[in-house]
Amino acid sequence: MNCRCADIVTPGLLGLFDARQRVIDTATPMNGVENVSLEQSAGRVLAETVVAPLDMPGVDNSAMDGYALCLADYQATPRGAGLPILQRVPAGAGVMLLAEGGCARIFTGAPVPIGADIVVPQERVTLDQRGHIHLDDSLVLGANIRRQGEETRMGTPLLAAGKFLDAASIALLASHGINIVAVKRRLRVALLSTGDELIAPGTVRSPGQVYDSNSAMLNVLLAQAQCDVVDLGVIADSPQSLHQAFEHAQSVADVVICTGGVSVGEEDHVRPVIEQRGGLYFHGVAMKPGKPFAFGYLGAELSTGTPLMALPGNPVASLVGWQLLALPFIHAMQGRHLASLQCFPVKAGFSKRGPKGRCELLRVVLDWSQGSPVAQLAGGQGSHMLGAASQADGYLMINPEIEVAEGDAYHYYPINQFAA
Ligand SMILES: Nc1nc2c(c(=O)[nH]1)N[C@H]1C(S)=C(S)[C@@H](COP(=O)(O)OP(=O)(O)OC[C@H]3O[C@@H](n4cnc5c(N)ncnc54)[C@H](O)[C@@H]3O)O[C@H]1N2
Ligand code: MOO
Repeated sequence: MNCRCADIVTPGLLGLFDARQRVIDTATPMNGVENVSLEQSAGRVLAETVVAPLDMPGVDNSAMDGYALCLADYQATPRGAGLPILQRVPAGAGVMLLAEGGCARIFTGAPVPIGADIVVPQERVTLDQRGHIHLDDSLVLGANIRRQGEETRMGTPLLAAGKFLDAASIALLASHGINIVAVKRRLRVALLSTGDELIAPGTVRSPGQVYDSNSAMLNVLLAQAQCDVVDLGVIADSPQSLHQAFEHAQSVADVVICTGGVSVGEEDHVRPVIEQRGGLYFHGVAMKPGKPFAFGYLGAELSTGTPLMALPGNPVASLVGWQLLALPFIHAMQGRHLASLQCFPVKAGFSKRGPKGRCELLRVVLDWSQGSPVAQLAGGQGSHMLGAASQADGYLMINPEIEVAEGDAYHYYPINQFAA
């Protein structure tokens, strides 16, 4: 399914998918490689392609608990005589030769004796009083033997550079005996919240003050994205404070992320200060929430500058801007393979007036009680309302100027795709 919503042309705003592509195209994967132990590699990005040091499986081995034999030997036995069990091969045993005129008791994972060409599961074997095995007729040569190298041949690529190391990839490396991997160094991200109204959670609030939730949220999101965070705290709404903060941020980090003050009011100084200290690639995206997203750089030149992403202050706008625009940029800087956006059609369980001039990402929960999913609003949809964002399973993407009609299907984006 094509997950793009219409990249409508709204004066002054970039289409969401156009903006997403631009941030990805602008990212320069950072240099710097470190060797880490397998235990420390979770969540890191492979710096180099890993080539298989071994055949996998390493030897022909049994997929079942049963009996290994040469089928022709069995078929050559006089009717009713069966085959004697002359060997026992547990997992961990060395590779042996199949004893002539007999079969081997074998267990899952154990090397198949040379000369055996089938493993018959024990459920399909009968033993006579002499301890000889008897088989039924439906035998397929090669059955239940996992062949050496059938999954991977030594010297072929195992995991490509850019692979995000999750549990299965780490297990794959471990299965090849690898315990040290070359990974990209961690990205350092400076984080700052702007706003005179902001105070830290845990302190007493006066009327008009707002607890800084964006910082709490982005610290978590950046940690999940395996970034080292330099948290520069809350910066006052003044050009001087922003100049100082950006200068500091630029000197300590690979990327700068700030929230708030990026809209158009005279208290919103982020955009002009970015322009004075570097430049802007774009400002304003046709998405709701998240419209005043700005992307630029700090420094004299575009090529050597420090990228900066300014997320809107409204908490849900910040979250959505992170998920759809900042995260793919971070992944691209980390040299990580970029996953395409995942979406599928889901029916709306509600009607709602559509957005004007922007794609809207409604925070929804999926109701599976009727067998197929139906999206219901997760709560209030204001971009200041974190409650619905905290409950939502995903976003229902509504194209501009569309009236959402109950029972019609829309693109649904599961939120868990933005987890790391
Ligand atoms: N005349 C216009 N006004 C606004 C427009 C517009 O196009 N024209 N856009 C609106 C949209 S859409 C958004 S989103 C907001 C974003 O504005 P800013 O990025 O400048 O954010 P602030 O004004 O600083 O704050 C907005 C809102 O969010 C609260 N906030 C800010 N930082 C935090 C934080 N770290 N933690 C929690 N809450 C935060 C702040 O107190 C405000 O309530 O602009 C609209 N205005
Ligand atoms: O983009 Mo804003 O987030 O609609 O309030």
